[in-house]
Amino acid sequence: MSVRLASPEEYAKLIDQYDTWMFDCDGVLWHGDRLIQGAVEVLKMLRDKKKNVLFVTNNATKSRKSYKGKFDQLGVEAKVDEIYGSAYAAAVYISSVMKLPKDKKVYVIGMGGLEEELKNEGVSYIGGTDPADNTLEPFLLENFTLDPDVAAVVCGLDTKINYTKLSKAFQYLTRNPGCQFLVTNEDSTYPAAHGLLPGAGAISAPLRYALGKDPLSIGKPAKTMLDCIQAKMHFDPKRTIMIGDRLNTDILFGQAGGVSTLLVMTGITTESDITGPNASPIKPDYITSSIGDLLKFA
Ligand SMILES: O=C(O)[C@H](O)[C@H](O)COP(=O)(O)O
Ligand SMILES: [Mg+2]
Repeated sequence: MSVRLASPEEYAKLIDQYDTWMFDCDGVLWHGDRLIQGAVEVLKMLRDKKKNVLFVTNNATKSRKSYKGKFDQLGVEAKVDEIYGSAYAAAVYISSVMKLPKDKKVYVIGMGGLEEELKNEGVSYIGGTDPADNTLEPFLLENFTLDPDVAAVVCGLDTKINYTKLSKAFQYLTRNPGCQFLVTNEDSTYPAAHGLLPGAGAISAPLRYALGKDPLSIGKPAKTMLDCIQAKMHFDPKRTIMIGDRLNTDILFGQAGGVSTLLVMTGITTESDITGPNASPIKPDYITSSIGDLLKFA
């Protein structure tokens, strides 16, 4: 049963109980470029209490470095090696788990952040922000030349998705033997500044439907993200808490990693998702309205 936090004593006890605090970003710290009230103060409070603070986001549009730029711009203290995004996790997976041979490459549906992380990991790629792929011109199969070295397609949130990208990815996944279908994450929607928008899961959905098969998803709730974090730093799962706004990514991710979970109601999850006849079977350890509530401990 989830504990709905309310009293100062409950917040104080929660803060004392955990040394490592993993924060989801969209819907927890911010909506687009709009900070959620209390986010800066809570992170400062936790750092002043010598807590470890990490950021674990499924948003693959930015690299860890460009996320650091966003944090700086918003006045949120963050170091690059505290930031774990699904673009980074995907690049690490392709280079270190799949061990993509150096003479092979991936076809990218995604944005600059994903390309940057692939480059950082020494993974060759085509597609992505290539102007030839970012076109609304009709895709003419007779003019398309298959690159035999494409051994995987990786698909992330791409706000410039189009028929050419989907068609090229489909060719590689159906005509290059053994070509792997990877997605950075499968969030159906994401909470932008002015409301909900289709998420990465909605970008890869046409390919899943056309192929009749599911991809390997690397972001939350998959363990890959946690493996990336554990490869870089030690933390005690029993004294670690994951704060998220989405039950089927953030909370499941925490539960799979054996860490505690705190759901905030400032993003995707609504009251009917957690109570009543249609409530989700995914139950966070704790629930609070917003990250700012953590300041109530005093
Ligand atoms: O891909 C998406 O839909 C969004 O980028 C994703 O929902 C945001 O990720 P979060 O910071 O909430 O993990
Ligand atoms: Mg979120």
